[in-house]
Amino acid sequence: MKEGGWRDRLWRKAEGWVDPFQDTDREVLPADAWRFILYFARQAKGPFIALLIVGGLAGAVDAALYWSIGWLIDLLDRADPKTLITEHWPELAALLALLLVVRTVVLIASAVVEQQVVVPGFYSMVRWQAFRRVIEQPYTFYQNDFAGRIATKIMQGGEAVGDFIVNILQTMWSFLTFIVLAITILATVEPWLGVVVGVWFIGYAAIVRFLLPEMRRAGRATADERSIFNGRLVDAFTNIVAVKLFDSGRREHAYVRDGLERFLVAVIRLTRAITTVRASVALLNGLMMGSIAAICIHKWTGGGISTGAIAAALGLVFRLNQMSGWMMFNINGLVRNYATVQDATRTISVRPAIRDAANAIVLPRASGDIRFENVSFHYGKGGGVIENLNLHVRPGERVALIGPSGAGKTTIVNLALRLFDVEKGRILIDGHDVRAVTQASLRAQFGVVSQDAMLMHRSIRDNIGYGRAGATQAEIEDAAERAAAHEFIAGVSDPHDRQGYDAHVGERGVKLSGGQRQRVAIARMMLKDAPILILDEATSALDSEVEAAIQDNLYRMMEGKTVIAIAHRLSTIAALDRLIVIDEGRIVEEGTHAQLIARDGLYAQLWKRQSGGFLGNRLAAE
Ligand SMILES: Nc1ncnc2c1ncn2[C@@H]1O[C@H](COP(=O)(O)OP(=O)(O)OP(=O)(O)O)[C@@H](O)[C@H]1O
Repeated sequence: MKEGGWRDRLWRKAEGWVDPFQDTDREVLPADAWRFILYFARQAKGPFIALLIVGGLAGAVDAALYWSIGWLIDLLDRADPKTLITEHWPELAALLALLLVVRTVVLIASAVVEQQVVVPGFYSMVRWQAFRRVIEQPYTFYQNDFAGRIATKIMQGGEAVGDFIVNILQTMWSFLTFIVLAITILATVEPWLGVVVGVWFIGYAAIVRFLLPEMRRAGRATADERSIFNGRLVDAFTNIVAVKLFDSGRREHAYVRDGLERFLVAVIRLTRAITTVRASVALLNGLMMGSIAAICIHKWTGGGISTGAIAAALGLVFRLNQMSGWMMFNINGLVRNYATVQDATRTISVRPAIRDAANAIVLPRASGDIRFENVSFHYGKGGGVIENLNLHVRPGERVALIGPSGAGKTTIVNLALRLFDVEKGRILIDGHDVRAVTQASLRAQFGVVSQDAMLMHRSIRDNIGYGRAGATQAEIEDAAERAAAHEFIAGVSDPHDRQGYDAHVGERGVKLSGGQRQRVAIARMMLKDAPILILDEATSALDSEVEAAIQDNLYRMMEGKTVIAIAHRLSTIAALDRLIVIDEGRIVEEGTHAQLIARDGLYAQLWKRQSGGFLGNRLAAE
């Protein structure tokens, strides 16, 4: 198709009806599923009103077609073939127009609104608005959930809202219109026919009311078991090395088999429920069609009904029979979509526990003064982790946090970054409470290399460039060189034959070695050039030679900056201005390396236990 041609313009017109990237300034999306659906429906009123009109028309056209079959048969029965056209051409032309024009236009309009407007634009609009809220959620939100599950909620949520509305406005609405018209037409032909369809409708509603819920419940149980089973498969495949190394007895088979057996029980319950519903609908429809046929024939023998009316009546009920089968699954789909939306809102429509204060200021580039005042934090538990911590790191000071595993070192820096909010006390950066400044401007002050290198499954260039928006290739390469990464990057390639800086690093950087990951993370931090540096085991995976190569650049980079370094390998931090020894969330010792050695406390013990690297030996000798 020619770009810019009339057909292309028509497609674009429909596809542009809903802007996928429109948004409102509502901070938290509605938590109630109905309100959530209505909230989005209101943002696309035009297409949904069109769908409502088209849906009603579709049902009416359907009923009119069956009615016209009856009319046509009666006409042909009565008319003289020689004069049929001349005498009845207006009615015949109208029938032709109904078949050719009205029906076609209605069906095309319905397809266009559903496929060209709702599926691309509307689904995406819901997903986009959901994503923009969810990404604002604090770190804890992500720690308490699975990344894949959150992503699924956003994907499914968008689809379920769209499908729910389309289902009601188009399918259900046209079905209802058809039934009402069918009952009206049949009742005018013969009241008993209307009564039979009326009774059938009550029976159908009873199946929906009494048998469908079990199908729903069984469907939900199946979905739960399916995701448990799926989770077991994913767990095994994600940890394939552990499985290969430890599972010589094929315990994994038993674990997966158990999941599959539970899934099977749920599936059988669901399929029984489905078969029961199908059987009931089949029986009900059989009774209805049989009764209609019997009444028609009975009336015909008495001369009370024309052949055409019988054809119309049978046509209508056969169509009803056909519709009602899949309508049952449609109703089920409707309930399922509603439940999916409900489920998605539990993830999407949550007020973030950490938000910018209404009057939050934008922190300008900090001098790097960090002050913890009586800070306590226990990850929401009764006690432990950080207890009444007081700590002042001056601008340009380079401090190290040292202490046993689990002492709370990472927690301390995460609190300064406001990844968590303190439970008591406060943390000040350049005199500003971290809760009084915007999160973005707060975190802009920090260059962080954390224990987990946090690489994304993108190119190495993108990963380093993540440090500063708009960084040039030369700046990226310079940062990589300073992080002693440039050389190894040149040799990296990925399965799609992308080389060097273009190579993708695998999920969370799995295709790089631990030390390579760290160097990319250090390059990213160097590029960011923030006034406060956090180095949490930043060089723990590097061999001494590479570490020494980077160390000089790191020290150069630290000049004029505030640094908080965490390392178990004491040789890497012994030369810093102040060493702070943390144990059970409290400061137990602080001072320079020499002071702490002289003090002969916890630090001196730790130091003695470690052989000491080149830096440590040099310092110890001083
Ligand atoms: N998200 C969390 N929820 C609950 N408890 C946590 C969480 N993260 C850490 N903890 C607990 O807080 C304590 C301090 O952890 P933290 O990671 O700060 O220690 P650390 O001194 O950095 O340890 P390491 O040297 O091993 O990295 C530990 O007991 C840990 O189990």
